[in-house]
Amino acid sequence: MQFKFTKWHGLGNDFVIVNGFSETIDDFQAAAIEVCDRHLGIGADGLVLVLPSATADFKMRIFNSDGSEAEMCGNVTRCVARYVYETGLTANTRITIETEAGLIIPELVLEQGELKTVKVDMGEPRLQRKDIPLLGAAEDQAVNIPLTVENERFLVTCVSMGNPHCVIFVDDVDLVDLAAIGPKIETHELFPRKTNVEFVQIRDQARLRMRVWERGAGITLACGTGACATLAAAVLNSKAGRQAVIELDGGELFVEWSSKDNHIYMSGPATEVFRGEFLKKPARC
Ligand SMILES: N[C@H](CCC[C@H](N)C(=O)O)C(=O)O
Repeated sequence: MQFKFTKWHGLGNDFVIVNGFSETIDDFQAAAIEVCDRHLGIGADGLVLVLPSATADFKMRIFNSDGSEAEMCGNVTRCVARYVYETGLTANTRITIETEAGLIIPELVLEQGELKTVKVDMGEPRLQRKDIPLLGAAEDQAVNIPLTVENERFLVTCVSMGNPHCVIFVDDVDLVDLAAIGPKIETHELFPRKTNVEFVQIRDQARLRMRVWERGAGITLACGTGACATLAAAVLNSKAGRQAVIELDGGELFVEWSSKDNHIYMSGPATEVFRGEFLKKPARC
């Protein structure tokens, strides 16, 4: 398995990006596990393939560090948008990307030729009652669903951005033992596809603090789809307005839920760290 790659991150949520137009990977799942290993591989939260698409400018496939494939990833979408523009794969600053979550549209916001931010049309939030059978939950709600994990009871709001999110509001996110409770909620029977888990503290109507346990990756410094699900859940619970700064461990994202087209727009940075060639060879002995 040998291929060129480039290493990017969005607020510390880091990815190995591979140009599928020129590089070949036979087994994406195995490659993701090997590449993401922070001791034996490159080290990342995920592996992302940029591929041709028959319906959009590009297609993106996202694999978590445990090898599972995700429908969508917000932070890496901003990185892919910069990557395809800066490597000349496109001259467009508004780019359409085909994903398992549907068509996602990042836009490079330039001012006097300088990149100011990357703004992504993340599509519409879906209340998960339509996406997955919520066991025991009232059909007409995805808000305030009771969830019990080892005798601890939570009220959760389930929102999908194409990938599943379970949002829980607390008074102080720093008091949550995320490493302990995150995997238990991720794999709870309520979520047949497993779920990403966000704990959210309301600072005010326009500023939310969020920490995340990601499906297939564990605690990450930021989660773009999670930030969008956080805003949607806060609006649905009358805890925030339709625009807010989401404060993550790795930095801040600006998220807005448009009342015009019902789409969620996420804006934030994308950073390239280094480029290289992955040379993993089968063990000789
Ligand atoms: N772990 C996620 C995929 C990555 C999402 C996150 N890194 C983002 O920025 O949206 C899942 O399995 O749904």
